[in-house]
Amino acid sequence: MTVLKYCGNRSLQDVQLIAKSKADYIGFVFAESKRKVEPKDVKRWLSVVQLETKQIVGVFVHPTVCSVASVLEHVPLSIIQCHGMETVQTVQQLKERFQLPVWKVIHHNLEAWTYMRAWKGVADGFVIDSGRKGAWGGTGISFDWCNVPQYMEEAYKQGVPCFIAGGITPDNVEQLLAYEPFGIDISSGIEENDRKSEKKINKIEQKVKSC
Ligand SMILES: O=C(O)c1ccccc1N[C@@H]1O[C@H](COP(=O)(O)O)[C@@H](O)[C@H]1O
Repeated sequence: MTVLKYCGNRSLQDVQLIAKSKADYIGFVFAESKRKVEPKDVKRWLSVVQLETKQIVGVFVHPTVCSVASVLEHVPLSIIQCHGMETVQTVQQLKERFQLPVWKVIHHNLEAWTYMRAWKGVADGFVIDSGRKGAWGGTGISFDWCNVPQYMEEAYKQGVPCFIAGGITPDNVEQLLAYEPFGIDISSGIEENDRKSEKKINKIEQKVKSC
């Protein structure tokens, strides 16, 4: 069954909704974005919400050891997601320092799946997102999903999970599911007026969790 990550949560209400959803992962953005959150706020929300088995993903763009450490002081991340142009060396440093899995985001282009090979043995997972000039993620833009099987195959060879992100909505998720992604990662597609929407989440889950 396809694994689900809901990202870009930015209020207690968002966190409460995701807690009762079927998501496997809950994501918080600690990079410049309208969805950027403060670690202290996340700590406060998590102190009153039970996430049960959901794992917490911290999204960073070009993180340093210091920037990740300042988040970990407050938030018990399970996974670090690197959504920028991080080097293999930086990711290795983060893994050594924090002993946490690191997922590397690859922005889709026709050669991107070959670039995944450079991360073999380093990335503990991949997120393939569509790139857009001026924004690292959360763009609401999808890429041509006929490329999904190539990404899945390379991640499978490396023995790591691979999520598809970018512009996934309740209306198009079925088209993506036809390409059998391991996981999907959604931020803007489950929002209405800048808040996570229960209606949209339910629609997504009717389709994703029935496959
Ligand atoms: O969600 C954001 O605002 C964001 C900002 C900076 C880096 C990553 C961000 N989120 C990631 O973007 C994709 C999903 O985007 P969308 O569904 O198209 O809105 C996902 O990987 C999020 O983790």
